[in-house]
Amino acid sequence: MARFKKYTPPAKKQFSGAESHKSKTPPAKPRFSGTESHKSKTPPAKPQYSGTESRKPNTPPAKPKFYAAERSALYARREAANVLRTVLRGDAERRAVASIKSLVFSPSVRNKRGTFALVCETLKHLNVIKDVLEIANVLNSKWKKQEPLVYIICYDILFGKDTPSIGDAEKFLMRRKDALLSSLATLLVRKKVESVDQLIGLSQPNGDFKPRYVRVNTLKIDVDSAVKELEKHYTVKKDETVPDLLVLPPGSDLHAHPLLTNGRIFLQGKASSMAAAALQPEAGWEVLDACSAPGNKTVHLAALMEGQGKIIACELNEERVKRLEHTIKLSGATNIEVCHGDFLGLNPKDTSFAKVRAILLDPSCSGSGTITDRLDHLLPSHSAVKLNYDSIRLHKLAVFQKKALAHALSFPQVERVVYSTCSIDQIENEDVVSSVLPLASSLGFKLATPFPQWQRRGLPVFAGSEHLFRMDPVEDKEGFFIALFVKENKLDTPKSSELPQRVCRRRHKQRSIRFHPFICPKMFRALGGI
Ligand SMILES: C[S@@+](CC[C@H](N)C(=O)[O-])C[C@H]1O[C@@H](n2cnc3c(N)ncnc32)[C@H](O)[C@@H]1O
Repeated sequence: MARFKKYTPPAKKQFSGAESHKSKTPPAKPRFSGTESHKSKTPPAKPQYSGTESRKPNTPPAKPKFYAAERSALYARREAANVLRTVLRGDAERRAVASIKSLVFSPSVRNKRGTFALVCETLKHLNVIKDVLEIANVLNSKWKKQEPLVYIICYDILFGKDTPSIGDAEKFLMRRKDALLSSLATLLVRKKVESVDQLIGLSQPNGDFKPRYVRVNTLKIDVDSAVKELEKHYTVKKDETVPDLLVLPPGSDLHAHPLLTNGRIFLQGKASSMAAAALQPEAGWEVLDACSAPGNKTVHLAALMEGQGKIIACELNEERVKRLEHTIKLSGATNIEVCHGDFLGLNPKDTSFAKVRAILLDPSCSGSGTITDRLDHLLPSHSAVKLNYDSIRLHKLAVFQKKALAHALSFPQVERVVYSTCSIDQIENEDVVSSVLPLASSLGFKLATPFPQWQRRGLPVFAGSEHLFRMDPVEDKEGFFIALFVKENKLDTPKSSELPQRVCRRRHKQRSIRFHPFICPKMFRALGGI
């Protein structure tokens, strides 16, 4: 059994003013509270931690809070070191391990945000840290065996906001802080550079990181107001291709920005923002998002439809349904119906879908275009890294993708279908599209050209592949693929001829469909004999 449920929009007040996760933060004295996670929050006031430790005997009893924050930082460093150890070991053996993100999001890691930031920053500085350690020559054999932890602590000592003060490894390295700092100075001189950023640039020649893309949620704020707000702290440009997308400098840290925490903007990559834009749903349409969690494209569709009409967001995975619901809630969209089940199990002939005019199909894929997002480019062997998806897995994905695309095309009133993947593999892209072309043609569909000004088109493996849209992981810093099918009798409408000029990898484990207590009855019927 699977579950269908009507998404109930949240009470408005949840989005107003100081909201969402912020409201959970204890309002008073948040900076040193015992629950503090060391990296993700404002760093504690340095003077309390400074090497001289000049706390007077009559200092008020701040100790427990001080120790809680320090302990939290200590645990975060251990958690980060464990993740780093796994990643570096896999990388050294050229063995596919889970991505940094998936390691950090495993249940055993408590301080996920802090750990993720610490691992990424340490990896980014890793070559510099290694060089500094070599010049300083401070490690004895005991600490050489604990290199990942040493790297993490060195990052904190040399570049981090906090100065570690508890923990054996921390104390060992803090006693050698002067040697580490003077080795860093020596390294800058040797490499003839003035800043650590230049050093990092030298050690990562391809490390010109991706800009930070921000999609404005036009359901809550208009683009110009968002630009004005963000410009207070960042250099902001409007993207040339997607109108509601803004481009900020690489590494812009927005995680605590009020526009983000209250859902007025979403951190959404350029490629991901192009799928909904390619579909171009009109306000008032009914649209089906076939594989929707975590819902970035779903809420983008809602914004493009100006909150009007209806979106049915289908998702198979129960855990991911929760993320989808969270995204919807954050976006403020009130026209999205969540459908927990298998897209392939939906009956296209059911009256529930009689008015569906557009389908976005962004199915599970290998994610081979998202190497940069997986942060593999930070690994020492990044130039040699190839995502080693075995051909059996790719084949299985392609089988599902073909079925899902054929299914999408079979909804009777559908006139526009976008098929997108964050894969660069032909088997998941051009091959899937070409396999459904006879069916598409028999149903009156033609391939249309999303973003006609865009240079990179499909691989020339069948006639018509020039309509397909590709982004390249090197040139465009992420790999992505879009195919747009439009019903032939709709091709002349202004919408389709004036197409805009302008990340997932999950196995589908269950096929059964379960119903939620508050299933929408129409949806129940839609499942046909299930
Ligand atoms: C690439 S992700 C979608 C990302 C999403 N479009 C976004 O932009 O946020 C693919 C999703 O499809 C879901 N999925 C896989 N097989 C499915 C199926 N048969 N029916 C519905 N959803 C499915 C996966 O659980 C996963 O959440």
